[in-house]
Amino acid sequence: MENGAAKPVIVAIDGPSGTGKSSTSKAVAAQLGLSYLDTGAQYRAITWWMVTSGIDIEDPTAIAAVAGKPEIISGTDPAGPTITVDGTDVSGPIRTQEVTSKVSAVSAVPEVRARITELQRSLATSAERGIVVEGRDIGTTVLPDADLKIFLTASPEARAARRSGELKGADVNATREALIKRDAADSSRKTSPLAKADDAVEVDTTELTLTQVIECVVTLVEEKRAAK
Ligand SMILES: Nc1ncnc2c1ncn2[C@@H]1O[C@H](COP(=O)(O)OP(=O)(O)O)[C@@H](O)[C@H]1O
Ligand SMILES: Nc1ccn([C@@H]2O[C@H](COP(=O)(O)OP(=O)(O)O)[C@@H](O)[C@H]2O)c(=O)n1
Repeated sequence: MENGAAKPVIVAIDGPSGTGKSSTSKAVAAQLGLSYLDTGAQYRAITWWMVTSGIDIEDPTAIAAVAGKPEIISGTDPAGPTITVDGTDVSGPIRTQEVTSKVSAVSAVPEVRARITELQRSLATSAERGIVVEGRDIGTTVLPDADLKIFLTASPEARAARRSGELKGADVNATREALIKRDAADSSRKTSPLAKADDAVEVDTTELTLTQVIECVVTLVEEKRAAK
């Protein structure tokens, strides 16, 4: 059970799109009384701001010049995570197709990563009971000293089926191609690419139910906590 005096535990969950990072991280954090941070939402939020501010997404220098401007605030309660940009709730607008198709280009810009990484570290250190942070480079770059690192994978077919299920009727093949393209961009960028940390536990979720993945991660966190 929860112990208020327990040392905070830091959990990093990385992996490509549709592997179950958000659903797993939120549930694990809720079950264990930890905070939860969706770092993809932060990259989506800064991308939304760039798009609505008329910044040319094809121009990394233009993106870098304004990367420090928007104020991005993440609420880390797993029961109701929030995200605002300059005080505006952007939790809906950051999920549009337009933002999804542009986020890899914006998040590849080193100045954007430096800015967002700073926010992530600050939220992780201030989480009193600990935090589950999910993204692409959490175990490798953002929180290399995390107590537990998980790398989720799943076949492109399973990931596309999950995503198109969410997008209500979206074509599975088109979704699959878009996912593969985004993974390739995220994995090949120079700064902090999507990668499994050497000390991460890899969990292939293709044949697992979400409940099984959650149970697996909760068990791993509890083992780490017991050993602390
Ligand atoms: N193991 C699983 N089996 C079936 N569906 C899953 C599984 N894990 C996640 N999902 C579903 O797949 C979709 C994408 O999951 P999500 O957690 O958003 O992935 P990610 O954050 O890695 O992109 C969600 O609708 C979620 O409910
Ligand atoms: N730690 C992170 C998290 C996300 N991202 C970027 O943000 C995008 C959106 O992340 P996301 O987690 O919301 O994506 P989905 O898994 O929901 O499709 C990714 O495709 C990456 O380009 C990143 O660069 N580093």
